[in-house]
Amino acid sequence: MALNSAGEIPAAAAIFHAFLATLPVSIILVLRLKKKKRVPAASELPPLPPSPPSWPLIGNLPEVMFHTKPFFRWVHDVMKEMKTDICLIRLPGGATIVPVLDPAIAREMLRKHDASFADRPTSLGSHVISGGYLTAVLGPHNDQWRKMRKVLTSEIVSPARHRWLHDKRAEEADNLVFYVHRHCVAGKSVDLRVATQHYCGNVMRKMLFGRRFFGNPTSDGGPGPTEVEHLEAVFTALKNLYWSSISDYFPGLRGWNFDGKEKIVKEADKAIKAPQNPIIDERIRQWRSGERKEIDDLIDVFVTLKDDDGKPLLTAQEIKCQAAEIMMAVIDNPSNAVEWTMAELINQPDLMRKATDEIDRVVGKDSPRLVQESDIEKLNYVKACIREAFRLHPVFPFNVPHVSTHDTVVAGYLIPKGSHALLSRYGLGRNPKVWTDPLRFDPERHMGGDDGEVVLTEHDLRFISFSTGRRGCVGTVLGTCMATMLLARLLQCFTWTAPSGGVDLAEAENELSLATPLLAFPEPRLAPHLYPETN
Ligand code: HEM
Repeated sequence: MALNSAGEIPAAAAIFHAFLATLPVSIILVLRLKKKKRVPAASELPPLPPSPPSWPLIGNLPEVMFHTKPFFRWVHDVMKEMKTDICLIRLPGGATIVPVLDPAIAREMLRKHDASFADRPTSLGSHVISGGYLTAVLGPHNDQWRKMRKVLTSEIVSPARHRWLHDKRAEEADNLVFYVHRHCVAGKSVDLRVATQHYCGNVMRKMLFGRRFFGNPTSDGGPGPTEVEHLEAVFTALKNLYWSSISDYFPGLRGWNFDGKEKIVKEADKAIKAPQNPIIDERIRQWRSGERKEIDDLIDVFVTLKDDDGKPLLTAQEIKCQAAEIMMAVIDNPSNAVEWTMAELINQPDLMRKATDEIDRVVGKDSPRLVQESDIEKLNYVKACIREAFRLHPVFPFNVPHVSTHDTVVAGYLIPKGSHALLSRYGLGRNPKVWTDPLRFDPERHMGGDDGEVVLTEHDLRFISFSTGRRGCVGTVLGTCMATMLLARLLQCFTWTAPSGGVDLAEAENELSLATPLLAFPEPRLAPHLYPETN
């Protein structure tokens, strides 16, 4: 059977032949066919992807929700047993999830059939955080998403805006060094999970709200209770975005908080927005009253955008939800990648030395300065380390889900309309058909491209960093910059040792972070005058 270029199943050719062959009844046929497209017989359709055995009506819900293993571990085990890189998991109400472990199949979905897979699922978590889908990451593929994505690309992460915000990021890079240096002075170990997550949170708060903290920092420049609560809420919201509540499988149950998840999600949403929203309300008031005249941060940018009639382009609710979503988009990936990279490098001092040698070479060993954003282009080994962390230790097992808007044929299989395509970050990055010795942390595998420059993007989807296509990440430059500066400053400014000689690289059972946060002792590597004295 011929398929059209979009991989959809055409009915028109078959209808035309039927019409010619049965001329005497053609008038009746025409009338019928006008009303109804011919539905191909089941035998004509490509097969569905292989599925694990499932239950009538509820599909694999028991395995997905109540298995002793977390969902992603169960899925990967099942696919290994079935020896397949694509499968179809059935859920109640005819819903289907299609996990993918093969880059070629992933590219078919997000490059060849990008338009067919541009939608997002609805869920309790995504609905609450996005204020009913007002935002760019979580919203379905519609005009509201187009509007918000355009605002982000043209006003928030554009190259000009990125340059404009440089000094705010640079201050935070200095604050990071100050914070770690305080630990050296006090002879204390650093919790690198706290350091990396709060660096990312501080950078984004500074760029959005013009301040790194909503409350008061600790005496060493670390996060105070308000910031700790803020970031905990960000991670709780991220972990509960999709398929966390029973109401994600039975939407009719939403509003009843049967399994307690609704309360968790709403509290996380409140804790993210509680310190943010009053600042946004106050800014709107200041701009309306004419009290504020200078654009100083990204909230000012959001508030002052105008539509074609000169009216505010964004409502207060749109700004509030988009600001919360940005906090969620920015912190998890770079902080997790750098914590894992530090753990791997502490265990492999040769690799650590290669990275610090590169930084010294690029900055100039005797030159009295800290590594800067302008050095990033040349820090190829440092970037290769981060790429390797994205490949081997992604922050979440799956990419943000994409929903198919048509029946589409991928890898010879029929992916039914409405399926949730789940590209496995875990499975792509560890696929032995793509990567030799996939469990070994080896930055070298990313070196030696055509022009020698290493980038963090991976459009071929051999692993997922920023993904690709029309729903791909808009923050590649900012994300690269934050992750590279974070790692480069930690490596340039300090020598690191683990408390018991080596780091236990065990993964958490329910997620992909290190099972326990990475603790390490820093010692200064540079001349004393290079360490900031205040923050
Ligand atoms: C190292 C840092 C980052 C990584 C690894 C990362 C990764 C990703 C990934 C994997 C997606 C999902 C793409 C898909 O659905 O196929 C995504 C989406 C997105 N990211 Fe990022 N991101 C990072 C930083 C940022 C930053 C700094 C921003 C800036 C505000 C941002 C904004 C977004 C947005 C708006 C989307 C959704 C795009 C859409 O659905 O149309 N991200 N990101």
